[in-house]
Amino acid sequence: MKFFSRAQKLGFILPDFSKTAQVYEGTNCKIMDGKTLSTNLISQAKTLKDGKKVPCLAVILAGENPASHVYVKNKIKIFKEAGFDSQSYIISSDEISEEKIISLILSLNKDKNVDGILVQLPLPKTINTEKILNAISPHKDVDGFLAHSIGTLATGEFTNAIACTPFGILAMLVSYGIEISGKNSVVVGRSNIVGKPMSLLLLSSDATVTMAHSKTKDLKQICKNADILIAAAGQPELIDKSYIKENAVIIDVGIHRKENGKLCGDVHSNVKEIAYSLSPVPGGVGPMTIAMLMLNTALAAWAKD
Ligand SMILES: Nc1nc2c(c(=O)[nH]1)N[C@@H](CN(C=O)c1ccc(C(=O)N[C@@H](CCC(=O)O)C(=O)O)cc1)CN2
Repeated sequence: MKFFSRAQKLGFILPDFSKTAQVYEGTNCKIMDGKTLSTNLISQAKTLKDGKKVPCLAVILAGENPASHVYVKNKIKIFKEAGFDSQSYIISSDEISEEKIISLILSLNKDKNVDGILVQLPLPKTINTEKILNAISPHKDVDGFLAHSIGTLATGEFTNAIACTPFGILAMLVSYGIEISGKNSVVVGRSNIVGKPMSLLLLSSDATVTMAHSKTKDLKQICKNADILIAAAGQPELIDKSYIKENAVIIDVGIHRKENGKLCGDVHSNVKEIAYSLSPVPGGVGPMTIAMLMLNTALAAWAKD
């Protein structure tokens, strides 16, 4: 578990949920419950922080994207629950400029009380995201999106933050006792936030990794070969049971609001009929993303190696 060793040194442990997993009603498909695992990690943080510096996250939210406002509010709430500090910098659309965001980041880089800096994505289209992200000091990159952080993930050094969603997915696979080594894994989606770091993490866990994307030919056939399928395509319910192999492990990363107001992912609920396990939406990857942000902020504050 190289990917978790820095956290382990601080005293975090990944609980073993392999024997206690519930199944979806009327099926044999195990529920990979990200909500419960994230709550467990948050309460570990609460205990581990005793006698240490209170970790502090600075969040920059630029623009009016309603979902981003909800996610930032949730992050601040969870940090409060863990007894961590946070500061938020909300910039409205009419005040946004690259210069303004970069100058804020440069002052936060120098602020000794701030351990982690996060720029909520997506940024408005007028802003160069890479330019903004790469202004963050690598020591304060708690999202793991910097070119430097991705580079250390690619070389298998694990010295910097690992992108929160892939980090949370790997933690969930390990906690639920899913063997990764030697398994065929397929990652659908090649974003910098999920697809690319996810494939690097699976590779360093000795999986055989295939990356599929919008130009991939015969996606169904490729997905059918997956023992572990990570669906981060951004298309509601794209992956139904005709795309998966019997007893496959399915991780749904998508999040979409249906016309009836309900949330759904990239995976259709009928996969439960044949899958070994499924991480649901909501209650799977989403809560794990915030738990791993908290863990990365604890690492930035406490593991100065
Ligand atoms: N700077 C970042 N920006 C973005 C990230 C990120 O990791 N860092 N990821 C996503 C959004 N995101 C966190 O920022 C995020 C998305 C969803 C959830 C979540 O808990 N979802 C719930 C459902 C919530 C709802 O009711 O709408 C769930 O899946 O159960 C957490 C975090 C893009 N931007």
